[in-house]
Amino acid sequence: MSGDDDWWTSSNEAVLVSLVTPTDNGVKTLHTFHPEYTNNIFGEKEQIFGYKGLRINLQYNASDMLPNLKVSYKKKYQNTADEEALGINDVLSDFLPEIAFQKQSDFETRLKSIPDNWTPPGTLVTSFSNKHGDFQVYSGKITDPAVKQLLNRIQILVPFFVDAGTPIDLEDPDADRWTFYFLYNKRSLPDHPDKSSYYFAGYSTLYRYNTFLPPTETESKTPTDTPPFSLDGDFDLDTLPCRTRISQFIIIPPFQQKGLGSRLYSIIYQQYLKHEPTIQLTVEDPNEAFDDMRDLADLAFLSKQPEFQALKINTSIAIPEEGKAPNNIVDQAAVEACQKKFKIVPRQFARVLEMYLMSQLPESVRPGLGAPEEDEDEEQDVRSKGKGKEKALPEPTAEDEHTYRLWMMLVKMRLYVHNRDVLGQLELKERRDELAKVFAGVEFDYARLLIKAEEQAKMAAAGETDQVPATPSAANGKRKLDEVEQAEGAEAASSKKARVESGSD
Ligand SMILES: CC(=O)SCCNC(=O)CCNC(=O)[C@H](O)C(C)(C)COP(=O)(O)OP(=O)(O)OC[C@H]1O[C@@H](n2cnc3c(N)ncnc32)[C@H](O)[C@@H]1OP(=O)(O)O
Repeated sequence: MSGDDDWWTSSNEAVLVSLVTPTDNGVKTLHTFHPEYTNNIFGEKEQIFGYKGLRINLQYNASDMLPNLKVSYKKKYQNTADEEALGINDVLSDFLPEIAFQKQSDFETRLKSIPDNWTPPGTLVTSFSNKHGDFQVYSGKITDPAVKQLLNRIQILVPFFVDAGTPIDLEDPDADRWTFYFLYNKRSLPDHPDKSSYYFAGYSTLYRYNTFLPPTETESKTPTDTPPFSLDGDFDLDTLPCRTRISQFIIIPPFQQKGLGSRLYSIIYQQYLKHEPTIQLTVEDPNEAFDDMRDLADLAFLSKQPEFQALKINTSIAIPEEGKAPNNIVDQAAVEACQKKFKIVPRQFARVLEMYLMSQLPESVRPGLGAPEEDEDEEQDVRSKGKGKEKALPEPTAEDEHTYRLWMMLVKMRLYVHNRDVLGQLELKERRDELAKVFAGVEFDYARLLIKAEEQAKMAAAGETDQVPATPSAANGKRKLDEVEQAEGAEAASSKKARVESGSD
């Protein structure tokens, strides 16, 4: 390694992605942004050796995402026997199609030849509008050459925006198991209102896993429900029961924070709710931003469904002094039927149900955003839930406290099962303390999410989005989320969730 640090450049800063559109005399830049990660491309330290004043400008034609790479620098390191300046084009050629390396003038000529009636590849799934404009979602498979071409152009966005994300091998013989959804912003051309241009805004990739379903008693009586299986090669694998997994999901920065991720997720979810072979929609390694988006979208959808609304805490259950907690706090058969119907994986379904049931708790005991107590346990005074609230709350009745304790037991039982391997190794007292901490973190997180749900409902009511989330009562404590983050550190809220419930589904 050279001792001269001046020859090192942060790859995250050097790379600049530009979305451009053709003009009469070249191209006009619409948006620019830096990648969040470049470690999968330039190495763990995200540093490039050998240049001063390095700029790696990856231009994309905003509609068909034709890429063009422009690398410039003020000075390049004189290679020695020990050290060489990084070959940037070489490195990026593993992530970009060959066409990205053409001359700028050829790129501009090519853009001029794109017909003005160009439309995105794939099949139009749906259109929607919000205060940020008009949008369309298209879907397609790798067998469509236009879809494959688009993917080849944009796959570098995966290592750029998904931590440890790697592009899909489009040449894999199983690549037809992937389905792709593309989100486009549709804008009328100022001089030709009858014509539109399309701007790429994001995409998601989904993989189909076939899954074996043992026939239930009823199903085995109706063999026509099961697709006929033959070994003669005519069998259509697409008709077999499957789990469909959202693998990659990206909204590019100029389109983030506009409700579009939530909307795209909801559209995809609705597609698979209707897709008969899919028995479950799962998610591969979601990050916290995706988790929040999904929790809120699932909550908004499920809390409008009568079967889901019918799931209630059975307040007639007595809480035993000792021994096992009751396992019928919510009707388990109804929970399973609902979870199956809505094709949501059990853990995610349970989380959303717990969140919903929390929003339905009597106001006097509904948790707020007070910092979780270290030594919270089942015996705590539930009125302390009111800390951090602006308004005085009614005194909880014995019934209110009983309902809260049942809800807490429901959550704790799931958390215990989820964390059994770790908790099972602890002494009883330690185990109870640890479970109480985990529970407090989850409760806090639900309170945070319910406040966000309420904020989204307000946005919907104010016409800021055309999506109308259901409005389960928000958690008590109307402190704004940003105040909480300032008070407790931005990571406080989210780290709790990470500690509790890792794993993907
Ligand atoms: C399975 C996986 O791939 S995991 C990896 C997920 N992908 C990434 O992390 C890549 C980089 N990031 C992204 O692509 C995006 O930021 C995503 C997918 C995480 C989120 O997409 P976005 O379009 O920004 O989400 P959306 O706008 O719906 O919600 C984000 C925020 O905007 C707010 N928002 C703003 N306007 C609106 C609106 N009109 N309607 C609803 N929410 C809105 C939401 O409340 C939310 O608030 P928060 O930041 O306080 O939680």
